[in-house]
Amino acid sequence: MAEITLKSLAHSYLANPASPEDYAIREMNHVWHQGGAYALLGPSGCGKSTLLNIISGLLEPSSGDVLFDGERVNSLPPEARNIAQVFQFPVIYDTMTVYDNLAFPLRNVKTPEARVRERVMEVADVLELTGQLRRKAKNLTADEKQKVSMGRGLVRDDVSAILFDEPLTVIDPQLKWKLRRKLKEIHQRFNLTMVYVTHDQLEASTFADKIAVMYEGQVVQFGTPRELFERPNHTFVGYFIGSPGMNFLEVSTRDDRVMAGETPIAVGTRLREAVAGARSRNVKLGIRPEFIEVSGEPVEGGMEAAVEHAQDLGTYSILYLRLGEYAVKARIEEDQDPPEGRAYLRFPDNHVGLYVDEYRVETNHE
Ligand SMILES: Nc1ncnc2c1ncn2[C@@H]1O[C@H](COP(=O)(O)OP(=O)(O)OP(=O)(O)O)[C@@H](O)[C@H]1O
Repeated sequence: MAEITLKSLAHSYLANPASPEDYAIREMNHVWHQGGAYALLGPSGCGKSTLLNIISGLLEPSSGDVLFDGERVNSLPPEARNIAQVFQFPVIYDTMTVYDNLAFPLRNVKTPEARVRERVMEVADVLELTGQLRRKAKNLTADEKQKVSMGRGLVRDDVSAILFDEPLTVIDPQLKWKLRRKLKEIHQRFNLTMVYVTHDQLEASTFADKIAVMYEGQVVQFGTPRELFERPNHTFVGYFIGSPGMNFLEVSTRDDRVMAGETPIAVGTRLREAVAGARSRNVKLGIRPEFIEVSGEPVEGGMEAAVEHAQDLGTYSILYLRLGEYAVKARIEEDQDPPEGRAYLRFPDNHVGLYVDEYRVETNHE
């Protein structure tokens, strides 16, 4: 297994890229450490598959370097890079048995048969394929085929990394959960470097210790699921992580007050000074629905909002509110009755993030 470094990496599918929008990967620096369980999370089209294909060697980057343990591998073909890749749809040989399919990557590199057997049995055991080993792959269900495909990715223990490109898309939802846990177990047992691509935050956080969130060809944050939740580094991470995502209000200062349009926003002095001192017109305050304090009665420092709708989700409710011109969502727990008509909101300063030009700016109160 190797440490994978991406150095000043950029890629455009166009012959003569002119602007940042022409790049599927905008210049980035990133390190995947040896032995890590990582997720690459982002919406469709943000560049996830492009990045994986650059790492595995299926695609040569327009500029920058890919280093494995410090060695530049840009010009090495995929087979020389020792990367295992598992795709969205099963890549298996239908006419071979499950055993032979799993053995294939090992036999390909001339592994002794005794070792082949050992590894195939081990991987089949983890993926619960032992009972299927003698069956021809063409007779398997779609789920089973994808398990075999994953097994083929996992069977070699000498690879630099295993890259998973949305491997559970075709899998039945109930089995999905189980397989994600399995992958995590395999990671711990075999000490592999794994990069798991997905657009699903739940999938990313159940599998990975650290998540790289991609947006418009860039990794905008690389952190633990908790860090992404508590301190989103970029407004996109705030929107994308959490359910519902973070609330953002465009703000400015007027007469020594923080205003979202025509609505004063009650925040502490430091945050107000930071908003006033921001050198941009693109200034936002972000607060997660979980951290808004909601009261049915007027409270000191409470901002009056209209309650538009309450969505009961069993153990909690999501309140859809209107604060001046802004739609705001707040989460309240089951022990609190959702207010009707009017609500009074407080934004605790330690849970409010300041975003200038979409990136988080630290203020002293934090
Ligand atoms: N072969 C290609 N030729 C030209 N443009 C491409 C090619 N492959 C991808 N792109 C473009 O590059 C950008 C990134 O695509 P990519 O497939 O890497 O994103 P993704 O995050 O993996 O999306 P998805 O989850 O939909 O697969 C998109 O704008 C896409 O249209």
